[in-house]
Amino acid sequence: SLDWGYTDDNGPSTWAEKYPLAAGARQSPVDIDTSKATSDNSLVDREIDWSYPSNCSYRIVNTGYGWRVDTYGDDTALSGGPLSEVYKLEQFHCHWGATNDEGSEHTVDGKSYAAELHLVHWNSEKYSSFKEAASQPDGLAVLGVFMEIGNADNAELEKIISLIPKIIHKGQDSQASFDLDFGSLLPESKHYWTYLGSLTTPPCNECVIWTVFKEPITISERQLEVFRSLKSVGEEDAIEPEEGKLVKNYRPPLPLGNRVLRECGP
Ligand SMILES: NS(=O)(=O)c1ccc(C(=O)O)c(S(=O)(=O)NCCc2ccccc2)c1
Ligand SMILES: [Zn+2]
Repeated sequence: SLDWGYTDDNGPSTWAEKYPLAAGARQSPVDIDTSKATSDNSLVDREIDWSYPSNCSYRIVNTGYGWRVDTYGDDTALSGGPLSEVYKLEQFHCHWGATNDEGSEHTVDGKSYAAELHLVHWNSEKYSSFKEAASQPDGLAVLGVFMEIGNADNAELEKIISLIPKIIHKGQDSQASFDLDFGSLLPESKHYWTYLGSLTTPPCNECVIWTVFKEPITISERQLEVFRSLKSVGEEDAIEPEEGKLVKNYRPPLPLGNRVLRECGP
């Protein structure tokens, strides 16, 4: 079985036993209390800027706690906003809940969204590897995009979702080269909140500069159901068909404490 996960016996409230960083003062996610957000002039003229390839080869893998697309981010770049260096895209993944009224990791004035997309980047200007960057306070930059239920399928996400039936069990992966328009996985508005936080999964390193967009993108109920069909156990684990389904994989918010929450955008 997994040494950590999202069930009652291995979920977020138990993580600190094996992963002491999870009990730190710079943890993620947090509730975004919009009344605490300061609109900081140092951000206003530094728009978040990204460039992602339109066609690239990807690997989607079932990590046991969700799906993850590894991007081999050679010609990717994220800069501006709260970032002082250029970061490269390493991977992206998603968090969701068992029902549509929960699932995001960050919340806004206590409101949860149905899911949250994370694009994980690392500071390749300052550090020589993702692993090294993940041990530094400014090592990673994660973009968080809220997802709400809409009537239509999300066409870009559909390219990923169509591969999920091939990775139902933990450890399975699928190589695919598809042209993914990352731009459409991000909202139109660049309005965002930013704060210093951590990985939201063990080992919960406090190495992330978080940027959470205010405007959600949409995903259909059917597409979200496909996420929930993933299993947290391997093919060899003989369990009942309904058992081991990854119906939720989000960490609830941790206290912001005395961290600054900055807001930027129109
Ligand atoms: N929600 S989050 O953005 O914080 C996040 C979630 C999952 C993962 C992951 O390991 O797949 C990651 S990761 O790709 O950054 N890996 C973190 C664990 C790790 C640290 C150092 C080296 C390898 C893996 C991040
Ligand atoms: Zn995540």
